[in-house]
Amino acid sequence: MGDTNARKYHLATELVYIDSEAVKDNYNAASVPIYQTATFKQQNADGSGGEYDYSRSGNPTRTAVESHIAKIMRAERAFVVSTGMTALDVILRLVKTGQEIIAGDDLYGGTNRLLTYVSQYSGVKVHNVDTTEVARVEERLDPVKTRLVLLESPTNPLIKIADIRTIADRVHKVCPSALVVVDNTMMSPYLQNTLEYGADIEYHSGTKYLSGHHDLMAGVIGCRAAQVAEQIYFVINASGSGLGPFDSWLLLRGVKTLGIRMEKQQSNAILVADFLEAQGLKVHYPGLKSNAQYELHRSLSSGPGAVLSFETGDVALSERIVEGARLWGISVSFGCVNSLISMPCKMSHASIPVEVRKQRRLPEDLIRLCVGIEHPDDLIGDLANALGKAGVELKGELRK
Ligand SMILES: Cc1ncc(COP(=O)(O)O)c(C=O)c1O
Ligand SMILES: N[C@@H](CCSC[C@H](N)C(=O)O)C(=O)O
Repeated sequence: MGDTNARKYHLATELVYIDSEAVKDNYNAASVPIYQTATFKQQNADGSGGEYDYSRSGNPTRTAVESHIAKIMRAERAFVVSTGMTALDVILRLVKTGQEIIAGDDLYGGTNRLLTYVSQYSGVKVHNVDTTEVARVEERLDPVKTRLVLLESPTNPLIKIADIRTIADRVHKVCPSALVVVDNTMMSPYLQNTLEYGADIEYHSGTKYLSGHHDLMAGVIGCRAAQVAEQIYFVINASGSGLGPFDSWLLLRGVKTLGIRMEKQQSNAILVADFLEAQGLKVHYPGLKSNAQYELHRSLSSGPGAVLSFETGDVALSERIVEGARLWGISVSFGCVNSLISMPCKMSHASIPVEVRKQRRLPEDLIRLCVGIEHPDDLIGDLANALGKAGVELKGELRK
């Protein structure tokens, strides 16, 4: 990691402070301009004399958000692409036929879908293991074949934690040419910096916390080493997966408020998790002291985030709860200022075949909550109302 990425200020300050060197604007515009252009004029007949030539290869608005996010992620270099899935797709281009991937067994449904596709059509073997146990990852390491170890931590939707530090250390010792890749979407770079724990690549769905308002799709890839970054840039330029100027601008605007959004969403989520646990429900959230991974997660992050899930023991009951909520929108995705409720097995993870969901013990009745910035009393009140209407007997007194 270059010294250029060392933090000068507190993270909350770094988020809003855009380095004026990032974009050389003739008019000192206070907001980074949107360079809505496909091509750039050159000075010489050999095509030289311009910093940019074509927006697939590079665009000043995209450069501004990339250098800003690299600083936040403590990455040597960061890239922004069209979606979170594109970020993974770009990374997967570094894996060749005959090589192997070790990935979690609790993963976002779309990630599972892409990995399944790759394993079926590219001659790349994918081992899905429980990444909460370092030994399960170690068992699958092959010094020659392992190319990627892909961790989601926390996982979507069971919010399970991987010991990223220990896994990265073991992988690098046993497989010097393997890359440790972490999908850090659930935490955002505000709460967890995995490149500091030895991850080679950290990626995000920028559609979530980084943008924060569900008004754009984006993906982010941060690299720890320049050589890996070169390979990633090659794929992005060659395949044309870079983020467009307007979405780059929206993403940059969103990142500035990441800190205050995350603080509020997280403090709301802690209250919501406490409320649900007090109802006797099985709650998955590393912010609860009862969670077996509470200490591990604290050692890796500065907070538990704002996504949690819980089980009711009955699919029909879960459906009634979800449909009974008013403030909580029934929707996929998370990381937005609005609170959302969903049933992963029927929505975000429906693409995982039911027999695979069973085998991986993904509960069909699971409800996932993505907590927003509303007043916590309203959120808990609405949830209590939905639970009560669905037939759950409420315990304890609701805060006024
Ligand atoms: C953990 C995680 N990673 C990646 C993605 C993919 O992101 P996108 O929807 O921006 O392609 C999602 C959700 O879509 C996700 O939940
Ligand atoms: N129909 C979509 C579902 C997207 S789910 C988005 C998000 N990652 C979540 O976990 O809610 C698809 O098939 O990809």
